[in-house]
Parts: sequence; structure tokens; C-alpha cells
Amino acid sequence: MKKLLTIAGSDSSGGAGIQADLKTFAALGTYGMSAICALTAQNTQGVTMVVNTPEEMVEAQLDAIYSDIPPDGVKTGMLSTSGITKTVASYLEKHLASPLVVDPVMVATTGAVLLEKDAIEAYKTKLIPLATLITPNIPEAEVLSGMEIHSADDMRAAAKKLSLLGCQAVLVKGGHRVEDAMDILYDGSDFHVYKGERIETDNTHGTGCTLSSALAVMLARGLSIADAVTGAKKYISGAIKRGAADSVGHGNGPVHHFWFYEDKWGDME
Ligand SMILES: Nc1ncnc2c1ncn2[C@@H]1O[C@H](COP(=O)(O)OP(=O)(O)O)[C@@H](O)[C@H]1O
Ligand SMILES: Cc1ncc(COP(=O)(O)O)c(N)n1
Repeated sequence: MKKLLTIAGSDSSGGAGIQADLKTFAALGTYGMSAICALTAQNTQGVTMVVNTPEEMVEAQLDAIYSDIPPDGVKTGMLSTSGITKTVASYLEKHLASPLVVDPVMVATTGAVLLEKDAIEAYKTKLIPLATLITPNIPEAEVLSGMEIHSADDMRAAAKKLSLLGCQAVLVKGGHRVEDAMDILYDGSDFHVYKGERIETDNTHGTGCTLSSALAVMLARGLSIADAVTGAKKYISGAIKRGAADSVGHGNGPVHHFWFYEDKWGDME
């Protein structure tokens, strides 16, 4: 059994962050672990409070995990501050022995800021160079690359530019483009285009977290980066479709993970 680690923030409403990551790991048949970098008081309508984890506690969680259960795959999500981003990067630089997916979470679907501005430099110089794959959405790719993205060609150019930061591959996610849900991967030599059917729904809370967790699972299982994206995209599309059919909360509802085994177990109502 593969063992997966998420280094991210907690979402009290269970739709994004650590909770989405652990649900994804479980649904895909792996053992999930977590190092919590921030607590958010959050629901489908917004974030009302954030408490950051002390940096020594972030390191203590990582030590507890790595000294006993070294993970086969790792993902990072909300790291909140420059200090936490640097702590995670310097720990992984010494201990990482598996694929790493970096989801550079900056803003929640509901609009709340989840990363302090001065952490961008630490992402670019310390964390991203360690990554197998980074998964910015369009606004995040704009911040990290310093260029505006209006077209698929711009997505390609940004992906190529971001790969120069030293990661192996870049997936620019197109969920924020109104007309489609097309993602573009640059794997260091070639571009791969993943065309998704756009599902009409506001229930997209947790899409990025879920996709990056599924990617970490696929990479831990030894798939190529291009095949890992195909697999993870299939998982997130199913989860968005199921979330669209069964709303939770009063705002941007979450995606649902039980679609993956619903045929077998039913929805247990
Ligand atoms: N309405 C949608 N229909 C289909 N796929 C979507 C939709 N919204 C997002 N996706 C897909 O979900 C994944 C996460 O993308 P995105 O929402 O852009 O990330 P983030 O949550 O980081 O903003 C991508 O593969 C994207 O194409
Ligand atoms: C703790 C936490 N981490 C990440 C996100 C981003 O979520 P999304 O997947 O919707 O971009 C979030 N809203 N909360």
C-alpha cells in the first residue's frame, strides 16, 4: 500500500485543504498522512479566521512522519507564510525521497487570501525547485511567472517559463477560463493538452486540492507525469460532477469523493 503525505492547511468545512487531500488519498486506496500548516475557520461561503502553525510544530510533524512512515508521495497545499514555506522547503530538501506535487495555493474559491505576499519568493527559490510537478491555476501562474494569461498560448508560455524555476514539470490549470476546463502540461520537453468537459456548477470548492492529491497518488504509483495527469483529471472530473449533483452548504459547495466507489457501496443515506 502506498503512503501519501499532505502538507497543507485545514478546512473546517471539509471541502478543501487537508480534508480534501485525505479523502482523495482514501478514495484512491492509499494511506494518508498530514502535516497541518494552518487552521482555517472556513465554510462554503468564506474564511473567517486563520491561525498559522508555529514553524517548529510544522517541523515536528514532518519529523514524526519521516522518522516512522516515510511517504511514497507528497503534496503541498496552503503554506500560509514565508516562514512556513521555507521550513517545509528546507525539510524536504534534506528528506524528500519521493515525487513531490506543489499546489501553490494563494486564494480560496470564495476569495480569501491563503498565502502572504512575501511567501512568493520562497516558493520560487526554495520549494518549487524541489518539485516533480507544480499545479498553478491561471491567477497563480500569473503571479509566479509575472505574465498575463489570456489564451492557451499564454498558458504554454507561462508553463515553460515556470519550469525554469527548476521543477520537473508544470501543469497550468484552466478551471478559471470561462469557456473550458483545459489544462496544459509542460513536462520539460513537450506540451500535453488535457481537454475537460466544463461542468456547469458553482460547487468547485476543493478542486485544486483534490487534483494535486490525486496527482501525488498517481506519481507515487510510478505513472509518468503525463499519464498521472490523465488519471487525476478523470478523478477530479468525476468528483466535480458528483458535487454538482449533490450540493453541500450555501455557497461554493465541495466536490464529492465517494463517486469513485458509490457503485459498490451506495451513498449510505
Ligand atoms: N467547472 C469545471 N468543470 C470541469 N473541470 C473543472 C471545472 N472547474 C475546474 N475544473 C478542473 O479542476 C481542476 C482544478 O482546477 P482549478 O479549479 O483551476 O484549480 P484551483 O482550485 O486551484 O483554482 C483542473 O483540472 C480544472 O480543469
Ligand atoms: C485550507 C485550504 N486550502 C486550500 C484551499 C483552496 O481550495 P481550492 O481547491 O478550492 O482552490 C482552501 N480553500 N482552504
